[in-house]
Amino acid sequence: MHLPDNKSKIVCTIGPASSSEEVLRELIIEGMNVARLNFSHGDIEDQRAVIRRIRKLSAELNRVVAILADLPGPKIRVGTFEKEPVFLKKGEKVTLTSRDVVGTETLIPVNYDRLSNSVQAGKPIFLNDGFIQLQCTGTEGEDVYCDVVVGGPLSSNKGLNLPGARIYIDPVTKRDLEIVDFALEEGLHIFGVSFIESGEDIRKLRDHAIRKGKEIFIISKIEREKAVRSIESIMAESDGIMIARGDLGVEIPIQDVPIVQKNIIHRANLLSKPVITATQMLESMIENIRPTRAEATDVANAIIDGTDAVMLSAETAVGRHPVETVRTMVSIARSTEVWRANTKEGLTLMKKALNRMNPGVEDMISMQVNDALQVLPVRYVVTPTVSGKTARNVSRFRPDRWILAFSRNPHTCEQLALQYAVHPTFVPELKGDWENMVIDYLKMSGAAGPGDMFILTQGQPSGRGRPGGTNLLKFIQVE
Ligand SMILES: Nc1ncnc2c1ncn2[C@@H]1O[C@H](COP(=O)(O)OP(=O)(O)OP(=O)(O)O)[C@@H](O)[C@H]1O
Ligand SMILES: CC(=O)C(=O)O
Ligand SMILES: [K+]
Ligand SMILES: [Mg+2]
Repeated sequence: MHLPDNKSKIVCTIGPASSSEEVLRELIIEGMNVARLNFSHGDIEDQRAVIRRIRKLSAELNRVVAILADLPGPKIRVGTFEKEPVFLKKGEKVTLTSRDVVGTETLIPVNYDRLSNSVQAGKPIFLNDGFIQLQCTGTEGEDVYCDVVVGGPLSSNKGLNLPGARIYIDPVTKRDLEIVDFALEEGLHIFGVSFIESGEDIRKLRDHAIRKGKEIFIISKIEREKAVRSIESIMAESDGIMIARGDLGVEIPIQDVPIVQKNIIHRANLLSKPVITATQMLESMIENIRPTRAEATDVANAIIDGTDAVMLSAETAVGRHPVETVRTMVSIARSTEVWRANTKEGLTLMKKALNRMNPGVEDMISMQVNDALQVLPVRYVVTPTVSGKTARNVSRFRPDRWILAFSRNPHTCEQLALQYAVHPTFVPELKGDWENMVIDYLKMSGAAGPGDMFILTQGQPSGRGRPGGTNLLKFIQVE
């Protein structure tokens, strides 16, 4: 059994810098728990090859690596340029157009055919994650006239944001559904859904999968102001959350991002749903071998906020040092977690918040597990699990001991790769009972020896043939 030194989970976006077998292998060895494939980029056959490579390596290295398929959604992007990058200069005029043209310094194609309906004269338009700012001065047919307010270099396919504007594209597009079908055929089931605005958007995607006979795990990407406002209904319908700070930081005032991040993480923790903090975490490592102090602190603070996972985007997709970046992230996580273990940061807060919201039996079990960890020399928490719920409930208190989640469902194992301090293990079949299986497994793998204590959570059937949920907690000493 391989137990890493860090309990925060690492998500890496896979792109040209990381899709080879050699780099993928190193990323997995260094601590990548989740590979994110951004279906906005790269062609589908390349993505298929990457999926198969990851599956092969994960079997070979005996590590659970989840694959997160990130759907493009209604993201508005610029088209392609004749020569790139083009440089937009402050004070100059440019035209954005939904006509199908090749881009130049003064005429920029955009992939959204109702662009001129969505813009408003006097309102800002942002390009390239907000680095370039234009101001709309008027429209004519499919063309939108703009002044450059903040200039900069622009290359093909970069994003365009119209904060607060009405966008006439459904958050789950026809193209998204085609990608979902492809991904399901490849055996994927974890999806990142971009630009969702309500719980209804999520149901649409889930229903689509159900019609194909599949159950999927939906991670809602919070990247619009409307999503921040409907966070409650979105969380209720989602299996997990991503704070997609790239688009979010353009769509809402940048100064609001830190507090939105804290609030969303706390709510997700209370609901025991995994939360990923994403974008620009170690951005300068795209070029440099070391991060800035601010970036190192950002990773640490996201972990202190209670995030389950931290994500790398361009750093691993197109950066110069993908493996070194993962190593850096792991070392920041480890050091932050040592501090957390010493201060019990988070535990008290979570207990207080849970007590305020009518805890049920499963909440009480998870709370008592964490209380026991404070006083007894317990080595592991062992949670046999069907859906992953028990492991997630224990995880939200951010314990300093590993939660060993044994499951006969390979999808559950993959989902738990996102969850703080949870180490999922797939058990194809169970001979005898969990207790003996776990003891044998821990002994055989060298993870525990005579005298070691672990906690086993169990679900005792309610006595009337109904499964009872987790309602027992047992202390076991290995003989
Ligand atoms: N499969 C890929 N092929 C080529 N480039 C990629 C790939 N995946 C990511 N990238 C590059 O890495 C950059 C950062 O990745 P990221 O996933 O954040 O994409 P994005 O387009 O900025 O935004 P979003 O995540 O909102 O779709 C992208 O701008 C793109 O240039
Ligand atoms: C990850 C992503 O989509 C964003 O940060 O915008
Ligand atoms: K995307
Ligand atoms: Mg985004």
